[in-house]
Amino acid sequence: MKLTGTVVAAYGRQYRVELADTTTLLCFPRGKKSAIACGDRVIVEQSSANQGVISSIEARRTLLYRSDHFKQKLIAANVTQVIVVVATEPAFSDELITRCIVAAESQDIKVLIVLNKCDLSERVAAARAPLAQYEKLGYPVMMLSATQDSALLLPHLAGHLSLLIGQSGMGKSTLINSLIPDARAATREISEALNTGKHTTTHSRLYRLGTAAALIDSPGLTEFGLQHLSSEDIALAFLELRPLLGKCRFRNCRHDREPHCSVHTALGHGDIDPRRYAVFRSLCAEIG
Ligand SMILES: Nc1nc2c(ncn2[C@@H]2O[C@H](COP(=O)(O)OP(=O)(O)OP(=O)(O)O)[C@@H](O)[C@H]2O)c(=O)[nH]1
Ligand SMILES: [Zn+2]
Repeated sequence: MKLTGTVVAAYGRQYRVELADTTTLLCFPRGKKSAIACGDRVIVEQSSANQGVISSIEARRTLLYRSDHFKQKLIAANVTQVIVVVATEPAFSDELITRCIVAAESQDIKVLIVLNKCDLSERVAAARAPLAQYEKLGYPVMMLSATQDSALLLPHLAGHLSLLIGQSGMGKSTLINSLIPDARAATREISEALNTGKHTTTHSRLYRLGTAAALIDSPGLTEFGLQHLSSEDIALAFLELRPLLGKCRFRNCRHDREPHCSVHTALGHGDIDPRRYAVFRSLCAEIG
């Protein structure tokens, strides 16, 4: 029997697929190579009461992945909102935030930045300051405390499949556990299946919040390679560069050291944040 379902967990070569009636099957892909992500809509052939084989993947609305010279790693499929989670402590990387935003923009996905652990009030001002540059670009920044007022996030989740992404220790899992009562059990299931015995998030997991919202928790990021993007993709993913593109003297301007570069002029006028420009250059340099 062929069924349609959603991949709610991807670990090892096994996938947990949720069917329309909310039951789940442990599934394996047909064939050796598989590139299936949490959030994928798949066709499953049920092979026993609780197992199945994934025969195909439906067209994706969006696909987020990391890539470097050696490999690609799928993060999530069909996400409509990326929630970048940072915290008042430990310190977070500005560059990683921009990389998350670039990944989202390259797929036309909405971005929300959450500053967590705002209960640590003496740290809020210092943590908030570097976020002003994103707010200025139009990205909303929400302040909350996963341990005290996580429900503030609920109105932003309605109607979306949201991906929580960020460095380890920012509080993504705490946020999920506070919003979704049975999340702990699901995390345990993955670590038991993989025998890791760890409590940190090792694999992405999709959780439903009622019928109109869902959240994907993802493992803590230490780096975010975006080698699959072209230099045009990268430039377009920087909102502040968009109006300048095509206005440089050279049509193939790399906005590096070329004369009469509109990006350099804007940088000189203070219209572009130099930290964002530095990330732009490092993304371009990585793809060569
Ligand atoms: N004070 C305070 N501590 C928090 C808050 N949210 C999370 N923490 C703590 O921060 C630490 C890290 O939280 P996690 O939820 O494990 O972080 P994570 O982002 O899921 O980390 P990974 O699973 O490694 O990606 C834990 O000790 C939490 O108790 C908060 O709102 N306030
Ligand atoms: Zn230029």
